[in-house]
Amino acid sequence: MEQSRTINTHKNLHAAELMKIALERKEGKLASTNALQVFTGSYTGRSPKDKYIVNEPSVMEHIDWGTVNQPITEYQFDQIYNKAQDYMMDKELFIFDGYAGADLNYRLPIRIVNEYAWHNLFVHQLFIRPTKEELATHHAEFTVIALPGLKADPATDGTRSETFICVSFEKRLVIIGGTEYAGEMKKSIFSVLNYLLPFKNVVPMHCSANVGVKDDVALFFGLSGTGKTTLSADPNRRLIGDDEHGWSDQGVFNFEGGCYAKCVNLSEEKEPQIWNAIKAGSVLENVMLDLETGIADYDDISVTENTRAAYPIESIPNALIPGKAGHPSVIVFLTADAFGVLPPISKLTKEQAMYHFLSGYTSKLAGTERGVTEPEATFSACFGAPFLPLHPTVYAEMLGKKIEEHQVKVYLVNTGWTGGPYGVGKRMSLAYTRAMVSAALDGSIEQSGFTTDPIFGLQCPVSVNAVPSHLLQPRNTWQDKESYDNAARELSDLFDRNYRKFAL
Ligand SMILES: Nc1ncnc2c1ncn2[C@@H]1O[C@H](COP(=O)(O)OP(=O)(O)O)[C@@H](O)[C@H]1O
Ligand SMILES: C=C(OP(=O)(O)O)C(=O)O
Ligand SMILES: [Mn+2]
Repeated sequence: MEQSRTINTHKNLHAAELMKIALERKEGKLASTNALQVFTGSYTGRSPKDKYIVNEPSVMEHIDWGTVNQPITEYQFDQIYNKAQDYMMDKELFIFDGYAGADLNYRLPIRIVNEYAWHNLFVHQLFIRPTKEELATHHAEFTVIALPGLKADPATDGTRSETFICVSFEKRLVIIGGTEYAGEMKKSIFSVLNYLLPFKNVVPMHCSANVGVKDDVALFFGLSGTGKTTLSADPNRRLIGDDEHGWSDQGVFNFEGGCYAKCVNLSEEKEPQIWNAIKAGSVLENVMLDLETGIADYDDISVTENTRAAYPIESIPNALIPGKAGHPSVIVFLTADAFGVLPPISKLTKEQAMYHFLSGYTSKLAGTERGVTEPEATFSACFGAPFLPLHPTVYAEMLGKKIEEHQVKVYLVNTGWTGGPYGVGKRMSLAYTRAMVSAALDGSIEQSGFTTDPIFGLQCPVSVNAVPSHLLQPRNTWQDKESYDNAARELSDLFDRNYRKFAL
């Protein structure tokens, strides 16, 4: 393909060069921090319904086919691949070669081919950048081709819409078209690793990770917006990674070389590490800037609530590089409960940990219509169902064994609502959540007495340093106790109903 092309292909440019080209091509604008501001058009988030896996003989029996993993035929994939090759013929392309996986034993050499310079800057910052020596011998084992301008034709390509994220494990290729949302590229490699690594006895996990001064490793699982990125950026601990990790017999390792933080309401005071990480070379997705000063207005969510900043992990002070550490001693499951009924922190037994891992509960907020206060419960197995090609129980069993083997303590932390449901109560203060997480990580929480929540059976601490005790039991924070009981029972029923699909 490359021989027949006459157009320039840029390989492995530095961040500064990519910034310059993106600006020249008017793909984005420079913010006051020298970050690159870009807009992604109509797709401001991932498009899980447009994801396909090729139904190839070698993967067929392993994949958990269903709504998450939708099959396409080899013929359909080849047709899209041919279209992609034609489309690329007269395009200037940008190539990044690097790795996914900080552990040399398990890392996947990857190549990302981009139509946009800013996408290439994004992947350069998000994946693991090779050294000069590594680049010289780099040989990609998986390739992602991201062509936002290439649209599928549902009538002939068999896709649901113009947008597609197609993975072929046999061709070791992902083709993305019809979307500009950069998160799609990082999450497609995550899905690939979620398929490949269990065969190598590594548990792939949708979690952030950090490590304390005593080499104590903590993992934070949670769906989008529950606080993985925010809570793992902790000045007292070294960041391993903010989103995707593997757990092998040697310990945990980051899949990525950068972070992808939500920017909504970002403030220097509450999240100083993330605030300061946004500088030259960072990509600001769908963040509004003041027209004259170029200063980012993180409170402006006129484009989307899912505004994002991408930056290399080096931009977080004291990050652990390479992102590889020992076995975790504490695991935190994060949930943003908009019912406002789950305790802000509780201790889980081994059985409860498995139950909550498979349940993967969080809430989506009820639309954007005014006056709508009904939260919507979302259950996403392993806190990451959209990224799991295998059946959730495969991951759960692997994790369960590791939790047992390493005697890991597991806590459930509700970073969501308190004092009532969404619309009535308010979101738990970040400072209190941080204090509760700290108490779990330093073990001081175990000094407290615990009471058992009558509806969820969770063990709630009676006191946590620097947190008002009445907040620790959500029923105390609701004015109307009957409403609390009803809401808690409703959520508990939803949990039970969802879990039935895992009951043998
Ligand atoms: N108590 C809290 N705990 C964690 N995050 C909170 C809390 N209150 C508000 N937030 C906000 O919620 C968002 C969490 O997003 P993020 O950390 O990016 O989630 P994830 O990485 O899991 O997708 C951030 O914008 C953060 O400022
Ligand atoms: C990038 C994403 O991950 P998260 O929201 O978990 O940070 C995403 O879901 O698109
Ligand atoms: Mn995140």
